[in-house]
Amino acid sequence: MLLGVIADDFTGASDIANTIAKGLPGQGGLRTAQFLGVPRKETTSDIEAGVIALKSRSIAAADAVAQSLEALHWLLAHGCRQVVFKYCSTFDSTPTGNIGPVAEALAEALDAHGVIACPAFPAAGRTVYQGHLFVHDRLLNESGLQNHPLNPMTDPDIRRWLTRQSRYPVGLVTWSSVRAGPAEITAKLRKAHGSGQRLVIVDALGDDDLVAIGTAAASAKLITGGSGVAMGLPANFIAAGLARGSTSLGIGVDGPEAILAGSCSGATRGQVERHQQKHPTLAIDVDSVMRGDTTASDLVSFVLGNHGKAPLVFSSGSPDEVSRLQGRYGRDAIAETLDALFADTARKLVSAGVRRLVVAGGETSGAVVTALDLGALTIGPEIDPGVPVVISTGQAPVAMALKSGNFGAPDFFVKALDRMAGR
Ligand SMILES: Nc1ncnc2c1ncn2[C@@H]1O[C@H](COP(=O)(O)OP(=O)(O)OP(=O)(O)O)[C@@H](O)[C@H]1O
Ligand SMILES: O=C(O)[C@@H](O)C(=O)CO
Repeated sequence: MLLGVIADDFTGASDIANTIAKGLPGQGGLRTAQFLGVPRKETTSDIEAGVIALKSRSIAAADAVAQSLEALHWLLAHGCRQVVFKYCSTFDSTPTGNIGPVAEALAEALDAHGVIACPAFPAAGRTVYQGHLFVHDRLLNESGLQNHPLNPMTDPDIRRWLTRQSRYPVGLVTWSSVRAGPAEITAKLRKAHGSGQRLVIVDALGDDDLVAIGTAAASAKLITGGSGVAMGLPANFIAAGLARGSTSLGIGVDGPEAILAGSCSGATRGQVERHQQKHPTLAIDVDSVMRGDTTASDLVSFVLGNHGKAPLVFSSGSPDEVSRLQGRYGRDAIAETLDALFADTARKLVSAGVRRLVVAGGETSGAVVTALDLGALTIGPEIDPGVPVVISTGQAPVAMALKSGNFGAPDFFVKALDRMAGR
């Protein structure tokens, strides 16, 4: 393995696995596998990039550090020369969150300095300018992310946000230096290191900026950011003669289907609304779930009774609905109960023969995929920016789309099921 990734959630892991497997147009990417947690079994040796999906985004910093270091040691033991710590392109974390602690712990373990921190993902509308994060034309804290159920993002100045989570001062490489090219970026990162800054926010407005940042990072031991930061990395390995550049597999997994949405983001709610117009949908009554009256068996009966019609089950609610429920039951109690409900539902569905599964939401995907225990996933074709089809190996492969809350076009759900079937 050449390149290793530690991703703090499962949708984020398939997002960056997609970027690495795709590489740059005309060049191809690296042969990539996504692992669900630190692999316990040996993996095949023809993998060039390994992406370890953790479910660490919203857990205590000390636990996230411990899990990330374990992942790091596994990647290093499997030959990785470079490691990426992947977090959300909207920098999802709280002021006491774990992006800073994990990045600093990895940097210390690798003796890395002047470490890039760049969440930009322009294809999904996330850009960073003067250390401020934008989602399309809005600052982060006005983009809807201020209402996130677990990590409300209330400050668009991510240097300030990261500083709250970090032990060392946080630096900034501004867009003018990024525009000046890889040599200037490297010089600025060195300068930041010289002034005692360990993590350095790097501005990026477009894919060409990310490719320049990737080129500048050719010999970096550690890079941190969203999936965009990996855009230019496969090309470094190809240029060094270590990889040849490969293209992702076509696939065709047909069979019963289900869509499970636990994300309350604006994009997911839009996709749910669109889907409701033509397909059977079941809105989960969260009060009833909390009372124990609605269970996974109810959801499973609905899905299996609507086989062939792209049935959708969702808990996605508006910000008002989410705050009402959180006020009544507590944020963590709801998240735990719903995650367990989706996990149990997915397990029962796959046992009943479901082979195509779309899951919306990072936490929700983490719960589902952990419950399914499918082993390593291969990366198939891209559905929409940041979301590939992923396929389990073995005799009865399951094709999945693990959709980040805010990703995907309004018709994502149907498109994802079609791509899985090779249509
Ligand atoms: N109606 C609801 N009220 C309160 N919380 C909810 C509701 N529906 C889902 N949740 C919880 O909100 C969280 C949504 O997080 P999740 O990561 O799945 O989606 P997301 O944040 O939109 O996606 P991403 O992390 O990919 O950006 C989950 O923990 C889920 O259990
Ligand atoms: O970077 C992103 O926005 C996504 O890959 C993600 O991490 C959402 O959970």
